[in-house]
Amino acid sequence: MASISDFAVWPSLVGASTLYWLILIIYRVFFHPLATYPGPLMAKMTDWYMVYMSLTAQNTYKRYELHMKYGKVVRVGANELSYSDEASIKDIFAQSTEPCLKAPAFYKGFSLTGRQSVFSTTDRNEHGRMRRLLSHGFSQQGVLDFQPEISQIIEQYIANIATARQPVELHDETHHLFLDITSRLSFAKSFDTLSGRPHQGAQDIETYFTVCPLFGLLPIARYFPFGPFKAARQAQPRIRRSVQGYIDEFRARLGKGTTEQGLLRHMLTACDTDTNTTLTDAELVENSVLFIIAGSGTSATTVLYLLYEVSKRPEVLERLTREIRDAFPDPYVMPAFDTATKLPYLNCVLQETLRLRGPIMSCSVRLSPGKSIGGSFVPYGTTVSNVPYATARDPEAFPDPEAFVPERWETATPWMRSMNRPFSTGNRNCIGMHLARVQVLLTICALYQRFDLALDPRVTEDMMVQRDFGLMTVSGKKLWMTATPRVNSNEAQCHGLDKGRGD
Ligand code: HEM
Repeated sequence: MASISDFAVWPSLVGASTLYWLILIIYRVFFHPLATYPGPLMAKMTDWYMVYMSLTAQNTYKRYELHMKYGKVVRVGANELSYSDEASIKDIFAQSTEPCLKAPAFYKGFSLTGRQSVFSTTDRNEHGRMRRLLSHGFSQQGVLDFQPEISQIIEQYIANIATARQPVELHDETHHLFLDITSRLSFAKSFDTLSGRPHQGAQDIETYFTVCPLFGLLPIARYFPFGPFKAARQAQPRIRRSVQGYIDEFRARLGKGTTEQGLLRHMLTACDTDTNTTLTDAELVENSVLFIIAGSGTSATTVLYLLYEVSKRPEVLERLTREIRDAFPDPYVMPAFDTATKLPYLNCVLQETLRLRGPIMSCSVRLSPGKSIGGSFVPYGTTVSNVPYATARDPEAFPDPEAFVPERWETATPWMRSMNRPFSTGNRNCIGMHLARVQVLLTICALYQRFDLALDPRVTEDMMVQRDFGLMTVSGKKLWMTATPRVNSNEAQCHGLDKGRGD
């Protein structure tokens, strides 16, 4: 039988915990070192405010809204500051003896093998070693070695579009293009999704990386026996096995003297002279899979938004098409990067697309080592970030910031360039930037060189809103366009350009 003291214990527990939370909230709101920074009351009281925004795909949009309301520095969590000014970009992201490092909790979940990739490692020395080992493959010259491989896959994409029923759906087709390119470069074996056949490896990678950040924040989620968690756990060993298989196969081909180019070749032959080390097999697996995640959706999203924004503006479409067709007049000859990269208007259009519709304009959070950020001392361990989505919409740097105006880049100032950071800044910026430029520019040039492109009326602005889960993708997952070939398919066949799947 329950005693009187049993009944007395619960009210005491509830009372004690209410008192604890009350004191904690009063401390956070009034006495915390960040108490004087402006921000919503809920965010000052609890980190769950921003967690809720992330889970409901509003993190980036909410931060932008808060910066417009409260100014350049906002307290967005009990122990977190968000910035949208220029000075803090340097303080948070630039090389420094007191760097703001990535927080380990979030990134641990990305690991497939127990080791980390260049993206997920939070250790400064380890990151430096991996960047050095990867740098040659990702250099401008290294990437140009892969141009023939990239062009060949773009030819298949173009042929698919030329032979597809019109209007053609470009969202999936463009994702397939970049999945095939990055798998070809990272694994020395294309997923060949442009053939129309689903690929188990591609599906497994998507399944795992959709939920893995949660595994870092909440390690027990790895063992949840249901839904996406179970699917991710099952996908993990399959990814490891298949990628190790690609590595072993390519190593054998290298031994026989293959001349095949790609990132895997560079990774297998790279040696870091500072540490006298090479990449281990686990590191090869981690990095080559990471390149699929980092390189395919980002490039596809960029191409899709460029096509969309340009199609809505006849004068931009006309000027861009003319520039590309003047540079590449023979529709039977695949555009070359050395010419594409010098086309001034194309570069403006790409810059403006990345400013307004960049795929990673969400923020990457860091930890303050206890130093001055944006002109004020920020205590050790405070989470800090600078929101690219907000700096790229600063109305002083970019008048009429929501308007798509490629011409603004014709007179770009250093300030505009530092406020627009689609590839981030500092030593953790995008290592794949040159590769992204090569594959995106070649695709855009090939599309406008070969087709007259027009937006299908069923594509709405709502479908093109960016879905904000870190990677900011096309929410409607469809982009229909009418692509009218400038050469008919019989002629193309004669010139060997019509090697696609067809419909
Ligand atoms: C238009 C295309 C792309 C955009 C806009 C983009 C943007 C970015 C951004 C903003 C970051 C920093 C992320 C952070 O701080 O958390 C990043 C990092 C990274 N990106 Fe890209 N990226 C693109 C294409 C690529 C490609 C094609 C690859 C390789 C195949 C790649 C590989 C990486 C890697 C490995 C990192 C981590 C670098 C490090 O931490 O040292 N990216 N990218």
